[in-house]
Amino acid sequence: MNTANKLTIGLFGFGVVGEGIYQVLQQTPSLQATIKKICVKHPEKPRNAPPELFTTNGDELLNDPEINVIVELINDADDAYHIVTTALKGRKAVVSANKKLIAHHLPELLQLQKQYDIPFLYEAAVCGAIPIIRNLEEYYDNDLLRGICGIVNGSTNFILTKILAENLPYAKALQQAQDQGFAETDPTLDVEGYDAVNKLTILLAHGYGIVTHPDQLLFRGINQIHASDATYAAEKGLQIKLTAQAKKLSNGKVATFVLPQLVTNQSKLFDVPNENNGVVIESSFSDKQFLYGKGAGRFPTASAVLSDISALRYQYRYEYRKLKSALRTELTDDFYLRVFVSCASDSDVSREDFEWIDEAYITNKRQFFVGVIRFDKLKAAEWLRKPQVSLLVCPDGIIEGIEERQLKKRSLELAGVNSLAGAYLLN
Ligand SMILES: NC(=O)C1=CN([C@@H]2O[C@H](COP(=O)(O)OP(=O)(O)OC[C@H]3O[C@@H](n4cnc5c(N)ncnc54)[C@H](OP(=O)(O)O)[C@@H]3O)[C@@H](O)[C@H]2O)C=CC1
Ligand SMILES: N[C@@H](CC=O)C(=O)O
Repeated sequence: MNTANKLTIGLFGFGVVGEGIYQVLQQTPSLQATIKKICVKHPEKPRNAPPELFTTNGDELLNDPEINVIVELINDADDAYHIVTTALKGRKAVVSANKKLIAHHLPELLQLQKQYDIPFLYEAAVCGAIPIIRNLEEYYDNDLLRGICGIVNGSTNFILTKILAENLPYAKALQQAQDQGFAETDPTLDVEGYDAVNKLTILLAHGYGIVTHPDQLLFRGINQIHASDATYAAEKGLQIKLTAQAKKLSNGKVATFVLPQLVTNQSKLFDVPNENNGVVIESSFSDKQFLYGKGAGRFPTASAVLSDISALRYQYRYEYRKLKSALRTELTDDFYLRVFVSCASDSDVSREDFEWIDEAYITNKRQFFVGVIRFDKLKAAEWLRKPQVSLLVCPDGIIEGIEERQLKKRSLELAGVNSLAGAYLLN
């Protein structure tokens, strides 16, 4: 593959993003990139492009020796797997926005890039227009990255904004996210957290050299958040955001999850509305940096795709330096989380799973408490999957160790004082 002179593109998909990149390329003649053929699924659909460009036969693109770049922008991760792997094996550079495909097949995709010595770029797959992957690849190509905490799904952030700030009903907010092209074809991928955990999987590879599968990670979406949680948050002056987090603990291992979180106005994520995404990167010597921008939608996503296409002109490829180097680390479940839990009745949640409970109260419809739980217990908890149970991570919810608290409790007990008296208001 030689992309130094002219980029001849075979484009798969002409939906929200596919048509977006077609239009953007029309307006970027300086790039000298031409779309030779576009493969779609439904030939009968009207298209805003010359009919002779379209085909439903992907082989026309994959077997065309003149096409040196495949841009994969379809909404089917299984078909995308075939397209991307065939293209890489045919030594065509590939640009994709398909986070599900990438997160679910990362080891094989890494192997193919190496074996066929070919670039595979996917900046648009995480946080839309925000250049987060190249940032982690290039700027944080060292051991300084302490943590990533971000809103990485535009649809859920849009829905939360519409519900919490504008009082729109959930169904209407979701419909708007779909109408505006933010949501996945199957929007349960957004609202149940699958999309965010796919993106987190990709961030872990580029940020920490950790190759894992989304199934290994704890994630929830926004679908279990209860109206009364929103009331609680509003009373405390907090926002609710779906956050993807990865934090290097003092033992060098990484704590990670996707969960809805209570966010204070001290956090940069507090003021991230609608389909915008925001990522706070914490590093050893520079404290915190904040990346903000459109996380979904036609042109923001197309702009990230354009940037990848453009990078092929100078033979750019991901180096995955942390995967190769001594900087590689591993995940751990050996930490604690402070969480807010709400549920319909006492029996919904096993409170014995908690190390302690800081506050608890009850209304005639719902029970609430704030407590600290070991992460591995939370990950295994059946009760977390119950539809009537909602869990929000508290601000700064990751706790590395609780020895100090346990010691204090033990000494109070020895002195005959119940340290938790008053904490378990309901028990
Ligand atoms: N929308 C967004 O904001 C963002 C989307 N993405 C990702 O980008 C990708 C595309 O999303 P989006 O544009 O929203 O999706 P759309 O549903 O709008 O478009 C999907 C396109 O894929 C085509 N298609 C589906 N299956 C095939 C196939 N087997 N062969 C050829 N074409 C096929 C469809 O064809 P037809 O038109 O004939 O039906 C359609 O043109 C997805 O992976 C998505 O996750 C990433 C970041 C943001
Ligand atoms: N459905 C996704 C689209 C972009 O990745 C989202 O809402 O973030």
